[in-house]
Amino acid sequence: MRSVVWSNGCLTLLNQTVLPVKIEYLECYDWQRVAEAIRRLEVRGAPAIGAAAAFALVLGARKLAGLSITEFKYKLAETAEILRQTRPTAVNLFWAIDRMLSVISQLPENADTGAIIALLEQEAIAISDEDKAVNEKMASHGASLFTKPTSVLTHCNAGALATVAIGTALGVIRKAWAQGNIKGVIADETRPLLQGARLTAWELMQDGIPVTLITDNMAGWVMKNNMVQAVIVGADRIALNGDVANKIGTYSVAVLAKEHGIPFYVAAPISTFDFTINSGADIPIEERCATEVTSLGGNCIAPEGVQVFNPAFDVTPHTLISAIVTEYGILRAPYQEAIDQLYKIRK
Ligand SMILES: CSC[C@@H](O)[C@@H](O)C(=O)COP(=O)(O)O
Repeated sequence: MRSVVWSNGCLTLLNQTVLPVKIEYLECYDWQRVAEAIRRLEVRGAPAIGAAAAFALVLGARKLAGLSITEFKYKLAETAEILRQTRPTAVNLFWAIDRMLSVISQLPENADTGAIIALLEQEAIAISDEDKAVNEKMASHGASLFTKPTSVLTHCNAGALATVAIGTALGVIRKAWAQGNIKGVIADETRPLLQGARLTAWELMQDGIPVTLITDNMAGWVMKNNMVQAVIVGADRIALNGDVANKIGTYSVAVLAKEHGIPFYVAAPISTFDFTINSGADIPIEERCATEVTSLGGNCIAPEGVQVFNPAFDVTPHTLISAIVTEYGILRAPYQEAIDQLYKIRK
């Protein structure tokens, strides 16, 4: 199961909007199709979006071969700008685009566009390949949090589908399961787009990891009945103080976990940290169209014309987070200090 695959100038995406009913691959030969796929959530999950955008820039660059270097840079920057506007919350998108553009920022005026395109392709492949290594490291660090068989709850999908490899939160779960320390996983369905029901449940079942699906409003009762001893989720953007933006509903799960004395863990790579913002208050929260809320499985479930609020993400304050698992190790409060250290390592 690979969500983002690059081969011979074609980006193949596993269409996540039709899973698990259909296994459908989208072959993208131009950057506009990739931008559309990001907007429509055909490719989704913070690291997967970053990798897809990096390859979109390669596809865009290939169409600019032969232009003068000034025109090439100008037009690629325009493409990058449109890609940035596809989704606002997951910072991995902006991180990957900035990393791609830094490849061309220092080139001399007489640089050959063919060589530049090769460099851009190399960089996109590096972004994608690094995600595999990063997932593995996070999984190893995170698995150390589980020292005895544990039932764990997760929200949304932070698995292979959301990354290029085994996933962030689900990577940790996979590793801990291999070590005999996962009894089973409770997957929140994750309304409105059902990433938990459609994607997480499917992914875990593929691996034979016991998974129980619940609707989002059952999490509190599940905790009250001692059916879960830990929560682990992914992230879309983490601020300097440790506040975490993730799929809408994550905040409620964190509050419930606190009330029930259950540890609440976040697993995210360094590319998900936004070192330019102090707190979660500065994270842009995507609002999506009303029909995602007023319909279910293509059927209308609400009165026509009803007013709808549909934020795709929420922010969990750092005070509710027991630990943040990264590829560099496990961060604990005070997060500001731990994240400052992480920033220094990255530089
Ligand atoms: C490793 S993925 C972490 C997050 O990106 C994930 O939990 C999430 O919120 C994804 O939201 P989505 O709207 O499906 O892209």
